[in-house]
Amino acid sequence: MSAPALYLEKIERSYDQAGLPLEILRGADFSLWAGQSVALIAPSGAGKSTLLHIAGLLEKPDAGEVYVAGLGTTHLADDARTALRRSEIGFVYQFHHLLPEFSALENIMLPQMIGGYSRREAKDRAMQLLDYLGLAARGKHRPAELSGGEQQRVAIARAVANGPGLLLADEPTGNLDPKTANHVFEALDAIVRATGLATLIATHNMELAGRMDRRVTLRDGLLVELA
Ligand SMILES: Nc1ncnc2c1ncn2[C@@H]1O[C@H](COP(=O)(O)OP(=O)(O)OP(=O)(O)O)[C@@H](O)[C@H]1O
Repeated sequence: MSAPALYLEKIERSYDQAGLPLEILRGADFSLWAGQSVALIAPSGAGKSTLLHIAGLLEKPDAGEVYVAGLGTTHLADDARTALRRSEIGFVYQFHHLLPEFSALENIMLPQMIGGYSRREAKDRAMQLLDYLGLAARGKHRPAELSGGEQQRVAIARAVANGPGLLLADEPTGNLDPKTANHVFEALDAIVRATGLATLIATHNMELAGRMDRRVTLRDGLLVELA
């Protein structure tokens, strides 16, 4: 049997706050398989972003191991971690973080070209994704010329353009009105279903969380499954 897309084993992380250790994660375990979508629901300050940064290889845990596509990562050299992150992990944030001076199409092409795809391949894939997300006519537009929901759909396309196995999203609809949030969530869900990605999404939106395969929360620094 193949490995989970993401496996967190006894993750510990604390921060120094005013000279005192603030323990955020205290041995959190979690596994996420290809094709699964999981909502991470927890109060502000519980450690959702910390967990996503660790799962996304942006931050190292103090103890424990992060396996991405079956590969242990904490002892990898920095360049190997970066390469694994670029090929295996896509990120979507609350704010789109698109590059303002580039068009929607170029924003989706860039990570692919950094990942070694030719300009032609990157453009074809970017156009396919835009088409899939109902944005075929908006490829030449810069982020400032797009609505909030369109910007976020472009950010989703960019996150999956390199064909990662794992998609991590931190409040991807947190900045949108309910109707637009629903539209963006449906785009995300359609891409996830079409590609068989494993997805972990931190969200406060209980209605969207209810449509995902599993729901987890952070309790006393551990990940706990919700009904
Ligand atoms: N670099 C840091 N240095 C010190 N404390 C930090 C640091 N990063 C996060 N924290 C603290 O760790 C705790 C968890 O933060 P985190 O951002 O992971 O929570 P969150 O659940 O994502 O919250 P929110 O829903 O408000 O985004 C908070 O108390 C925060 O102040």
